[in-house]
Amino acid sequence: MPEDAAMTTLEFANVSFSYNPHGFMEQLSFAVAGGELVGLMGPNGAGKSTILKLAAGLLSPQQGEVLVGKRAIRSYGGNERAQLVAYLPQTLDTQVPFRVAELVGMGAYPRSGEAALTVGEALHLTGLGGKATAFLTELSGGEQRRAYIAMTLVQGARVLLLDEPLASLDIRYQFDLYRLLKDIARDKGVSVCLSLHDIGMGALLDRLLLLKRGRVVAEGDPGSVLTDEMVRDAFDLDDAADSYTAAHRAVGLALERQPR
Ligand SMILES: Nc1ncnc2c1ncn2[C@@H]1O[C@H](COP(=O)(O)OP(=O)(O)OP(=O)(O)O)[C@@H](O)[C@H]1O
Repeated sequence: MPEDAAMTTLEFANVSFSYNPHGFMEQLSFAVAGGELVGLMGPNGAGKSTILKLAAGLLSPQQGEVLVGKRAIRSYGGNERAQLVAYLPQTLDTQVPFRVAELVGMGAYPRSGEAALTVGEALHLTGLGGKATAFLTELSGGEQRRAYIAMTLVQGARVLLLDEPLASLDIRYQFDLYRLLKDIARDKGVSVCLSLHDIGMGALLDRLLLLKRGRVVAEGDPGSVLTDEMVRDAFDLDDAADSYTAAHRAVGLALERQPR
């Protein structure tokens, strides 16, 4: 674990947040330690992106505090915050007039010390080595997402917040990304918090928060969260969906057992 392990802890302390007077998120508390891969799951509109935006300091809680390294995320200056926290939004700007390597290199702007990854390494790890000089607009949707993931990795932040990073990636790159994030968490002690819909991938993570209408309805290791009953309840499904849930869970577990 690196010396600055404390800087990698993301903590929500009794966070309440609402977009309007009707209330949404009440007294949410959880933490992501350095080295951990924590997934946010739940139906559309459950609050996954909202949590990630609060964690990134893009939204401010009405009550409670979001802490990184034991300090309120809002108390850090812009550059300092960018060195601590990297955020990949769900919707990406894919119409920017940059070549892939230029975009990925922009991730390094806020960095002070040595990089977690160089641009070349990040391109290689995301399978974009051959696309470095292509324009972003010339890439497929999955490749564009991988380019943004590479940019996020180059930032070298202590906390990675990734909003549906697996969306539009084919199964090979989904699994590659999972292994890459796992390695970064383990080797560099980075905290990773990501939202996702894939039950198979969720089954691979260290811990899950299952959300529904702004509330955490289950939290813990994937085996205890992704039960037929929990999934049915969170997504308002009937038991006809159990075999679908079980099949996806099994895919995740089978992937985990694959030799590297
Ligand atoms: N800027 C906004 N203003 C008002 N309401 C918003 C805003 N952004 C999100 N919401 C509402 O907050 C709730 C949570 O949205 P959020 O984007 O966090 O959900 P999510 O779990 O990430 O969903 P999805 O799986 O569809 O990405 C939804 O009901 C949404 O309509």
